[in-house]
Amino acid sequence: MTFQNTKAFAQQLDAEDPLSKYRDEFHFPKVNGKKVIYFTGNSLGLQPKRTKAYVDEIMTDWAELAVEGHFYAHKPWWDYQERFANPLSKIVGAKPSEVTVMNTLTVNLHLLMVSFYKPEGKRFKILCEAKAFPSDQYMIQSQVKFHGYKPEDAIVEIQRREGEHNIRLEDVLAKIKEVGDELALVLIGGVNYYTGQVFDIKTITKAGHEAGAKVGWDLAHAAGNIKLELHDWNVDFAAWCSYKYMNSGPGNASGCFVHEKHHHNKELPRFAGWWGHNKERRFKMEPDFDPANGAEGWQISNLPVLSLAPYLASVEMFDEIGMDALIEKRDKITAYLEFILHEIDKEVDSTFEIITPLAPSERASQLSVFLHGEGRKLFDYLMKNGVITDWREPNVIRLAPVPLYCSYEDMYEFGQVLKAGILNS
Ligand SMILES: Cc1ncc(COP(=O)(O)O)c(C=O)c1O
Ligand SMILES: Nc1ccccc1C(=O)C[C@H](N)C(=O)O
Repeated sequence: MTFQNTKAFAQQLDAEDPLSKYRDEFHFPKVNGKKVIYFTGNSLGLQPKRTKAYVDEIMTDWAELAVEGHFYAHKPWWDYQERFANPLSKIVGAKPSEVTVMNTLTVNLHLLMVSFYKPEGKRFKILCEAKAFPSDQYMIQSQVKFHGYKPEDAIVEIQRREGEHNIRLEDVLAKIKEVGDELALVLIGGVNYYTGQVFDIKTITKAGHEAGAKVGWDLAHAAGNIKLELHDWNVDFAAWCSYKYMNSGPGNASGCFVHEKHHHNKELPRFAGWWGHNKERRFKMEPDFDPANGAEGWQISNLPVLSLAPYLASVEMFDEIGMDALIEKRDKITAYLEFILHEIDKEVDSTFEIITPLAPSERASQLSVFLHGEGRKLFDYLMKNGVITDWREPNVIRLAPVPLYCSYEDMYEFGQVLKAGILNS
């Protein structure tokens, strides 16, 4: 399709967009009385209007039923997480028994490492991407130290080649081969938070297994953003937060995946708690832990239902729409944003560099733009003028045109604000 940098063209794309009605389902912050152009759904998704009712229902049940709410609330609290199994399994490509919701992302990665990072003899190394999100780096460093290793001995980072912004698949595969029988675990972010690069989860997982390692994924920037087939790709484990593309609210609950092939392995160590105990017998208060079947067997504490409520509202919305429709719009609106950036770049004396891979198979809902000619002043101008982006050192703005609530007209308007910002600076 040939795009045009005009308001009328952008409005036409919105008129043809089957998802455009969802925009009204979200609360937008306002600047000068106008809805902002929101590019930070990869950090904190907007609040769906329907979410409040899910939270209110629990507040009301709690007021009226108190402890009885565990069993008699509108959506009883004791098995509240079961409502996630179907919709969430479709979002990440899993069997319903392979997913559950609990805790928060880094906490879940630590807990899953208890089961899946089992260094033994010469097989003790963890392979991850260089410049992973800092929380992942701290998590991995602290895990290897916990097992008595030095991070410099046990952690192998896959580097970018000189002058390149993204990691090549061939370099990941070569590194896996090189580390070979010393490799205990591969753990990478499915979509890199900084560049927006999408990794080939299927191929990397297969290569990790061929080297005899376990393979896990941090899907913070992937869940609700890219097509995932975690079961078929044979991924051992994964975890993600729900507050980015899944719009569940600040710091909210995490989802996790444990492949079916591990569910009945009684040898697998795990940190246990009563919410992971055999469900039929949970309230019998038995002394010995008998894990519930599936990912739920990794649960520990009784559920924070107030924080799960917004997440449930969100997965139900995703279920209504389906990942395929979202991905179709994601690719079109991202391509339109890329087009707008190039148009503005031609019109003004500036040099942006999109550091996100250009191949549609290697990118999703994010374009990271290196501002060679501009700096922080431009970012401040955008924010003051109703364009919410984020800034990452040394000189990158990240733009996530989230398909659920961003419009094509937003992309056009953004181009106009960007142009004015460059001309003013
Ligand atoms: C890739 C990645 N990992 C981990 C985190 C941190 O997650 P949390 O603070 O929810 O543990 C984030 C974002 O905050 C992230 O983008
Ligand atoms: N949870 C947060 C709390 C405060 C500030 C940022 C975050 C983020 O999520 C950052 C995000 N992970 C990122 O890709 O930059």
